[in-house]
Amino acid sequence: MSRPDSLTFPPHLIPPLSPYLPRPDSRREDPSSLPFLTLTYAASLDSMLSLAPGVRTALSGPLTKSMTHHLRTRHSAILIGVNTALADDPALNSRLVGAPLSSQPRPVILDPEARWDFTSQSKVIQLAERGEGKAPFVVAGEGVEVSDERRSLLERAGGKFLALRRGKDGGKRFDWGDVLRLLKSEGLDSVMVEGGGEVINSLLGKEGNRYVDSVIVTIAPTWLGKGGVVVSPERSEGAQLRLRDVVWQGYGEDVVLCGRIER
Ligand SMILES: NC(=O)c1ccc[n+]([C@@H]2O[C@H](COP(=O)([O-])OP(=O)(O)OC[C@H]3O[C@@H](n4cnc5c(N)ncnc54)[C@H](O)[C@@H]3O)[C@@H](O)[C@H]2O)c1
Ligand SMILES: Nc1nc(=O)c(N)c(NC[C@H](O)[C@H](O)[C@H](O)COP(=O)(O)O)[nH]1
Repeated sequence: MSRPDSLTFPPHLIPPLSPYLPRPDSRREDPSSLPFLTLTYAASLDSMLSLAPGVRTALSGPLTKSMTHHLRTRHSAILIGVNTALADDPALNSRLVGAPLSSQPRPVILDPEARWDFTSQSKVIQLAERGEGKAPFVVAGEGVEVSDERRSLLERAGGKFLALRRGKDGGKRFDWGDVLRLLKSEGLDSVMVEGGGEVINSLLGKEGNRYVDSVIVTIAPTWLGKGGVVVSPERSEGAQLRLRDVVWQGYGEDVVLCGRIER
């Protein structure tokens, strides 16, 4: 029997997305390559991800929601920042009908200060225990203390804490190159970055955007208004950040924009 929230993605929508997605096994042979990185999120007409920090806000319609769940099966990892984990109690699996565990992405939470307060009741842990998704890898700052209890809760579900040196900005963020090398060393060859705002803006910034292989954005026909979490990266001197190889497609009332960063 299918689960109550199981989704289907119409097969005719797959070919137009494929040029923007990692090819299976394409990077596996080359140990020096970094994982393929797809940046994907849903935004309002005023480039907002949510009504306010810490508030989960549904933007995608049924078709773009099913697209996101298709994208999840096409990547080996799905990455979010800790504020999104705190705000959303996310599932981070694919709810496509019949998606086997082998096609589920590995959730990765960037959590430099180990702030994510997951419990055995957290959705992502419960799904992992039921075999409906993989347990998360939590990337915490090197030397940050994590209790044995939390560590073993995560490990029992099949996940783990990974320690990573923190970046130069007072230790609040990781460097994207370090994150991607760490994921590669864990056998993860492709990653979709879903958010939230800080993660997306830093990835689109000067240091981060060189690692982005493709961008897939859902735009929903609504304005969330001032005060929301906005996608608007720091400006790099002298250069506007732009997409090339751009394709727009109507998905019901939403639009999906695919492209690659112009270098
Ligand atoms: N519409 C969407 O597609 C979408 C997607 C994801 C999240 N959201 C929403 O976004 C909001 C959360 O966004 P946010 O901006 O508050 O936080 P966020 O989820 O981007 O988390 C930010 C935190 O991640 C950590 N981090 C580690 N390395 C980092 C790096 N290199 N760059 C940036 N952060 C790094 C830091 O601790 C930082 O404070 C929530 O309301 C959530 O519902 C919406
Ligand atoms: N595509 C998309 N459309 C939306 O309308 C919306 N709100 C998100 N939000 C993404 C989301 O905030 C995080 O990536 C999660 O936290 C994943 O959570 P789920 O696995 O869906 O529970 N994403």
